Amino acid sequence: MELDKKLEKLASRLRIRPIEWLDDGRVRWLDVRLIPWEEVYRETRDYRRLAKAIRDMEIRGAPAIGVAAALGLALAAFHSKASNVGELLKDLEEAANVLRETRPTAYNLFWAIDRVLERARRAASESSSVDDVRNAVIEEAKRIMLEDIEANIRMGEIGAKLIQDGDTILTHCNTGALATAGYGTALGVIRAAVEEGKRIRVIATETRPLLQGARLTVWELVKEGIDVTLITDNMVGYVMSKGLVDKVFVGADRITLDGYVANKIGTYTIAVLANRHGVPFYVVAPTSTIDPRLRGPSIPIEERDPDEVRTVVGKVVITVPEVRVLNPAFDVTPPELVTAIITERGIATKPYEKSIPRILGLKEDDGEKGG
Ligand SMILES: CSC[C@H]1O[C@H](OP(=O)(O)O)[C@H](O)[C@@H]1O
Repeated sequence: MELDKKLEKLASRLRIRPIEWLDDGRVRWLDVRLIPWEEVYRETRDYRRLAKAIRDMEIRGAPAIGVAAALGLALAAFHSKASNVGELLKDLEEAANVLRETRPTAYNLFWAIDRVLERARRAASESSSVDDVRNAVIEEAKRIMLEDIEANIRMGEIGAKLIQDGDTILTHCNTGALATAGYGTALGVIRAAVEEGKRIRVIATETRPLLQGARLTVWELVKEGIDVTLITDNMVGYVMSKGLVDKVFVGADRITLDGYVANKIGTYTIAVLANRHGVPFYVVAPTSTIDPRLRGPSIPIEERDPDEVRTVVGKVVITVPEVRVLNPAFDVTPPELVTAIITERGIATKPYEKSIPRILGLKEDDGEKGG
């Protein structure tokens, strides 16, 4: 099958497949909560278990959770006992509602669910066969996975041109193979620059509270022999004041039509410091991260379990239970602090309210007024 052959060919370029569809109706994923201590793969036939994996961040990273949501709908279709197309569509809507409830910020999740449901409805309008609709859903979910890998590789090619030989790049959180269907967004740009022979150094922030930088980015870069220095999140100002950072490359969870960028908590701080020190600040994200209905800073920000802040790698550090804790998983960087946004369809630059709709192929007044 064409799609499977393309997936196989692309997968050969990846050092790791963090999530996979198995043709007997299973999804297999790497539980990244256990990296770097263990590499444990899990699998399920039940979309509810996959929803739990997204909510508990066994699978995390905006593109990865979009792919996981699509594969969750593929599981619902594969295992549905529907006797007609109407029942199958109902089963898919029920699964979509469960998957939508997992995490509120990454737009990729909602984009992927809407795209698979749209394909199911189109298939249902063309055929009354349950198997035809079932197969269309599975194929669309696999295509979303394939396209994510292709987009990562394309963003790498485009973004690597912004990196000079000898640069030191600061990056935040994890935006590599462990945050996507494989290869990475910001880390994909770094990979591509290294593959082109550029000698670069990376400064990775640890990224509290869940340490995606220390645990995942360092693990990925060390595996590939890419020079990486780990710093704590509160050292960003220091390294920039010492002139140790040439450029910043980060990922995104949701980008609005006018260039507001939701990303891992701490990104806004890095953007302000980069602006203060004249360091270019680049965002790398596939167009599946762009919310075409939203303008302005009012992006839904996930508030996670306070225990993630009260503990460090499971060790309680706040023993007084009545201490209040804030745990926003993301913050929003305004467009004026973003040097450029690298997507698989090209680079968006200011004014974003013009360049982003152009990248999406929209007319400039297509988006709904955001908050
Ligand atoms: C290419 S990953 C994009 C984005 O997702 C991560 O969030 P989380 O680890 O909470 O899923 C982080 O914000 C990355 O920059």
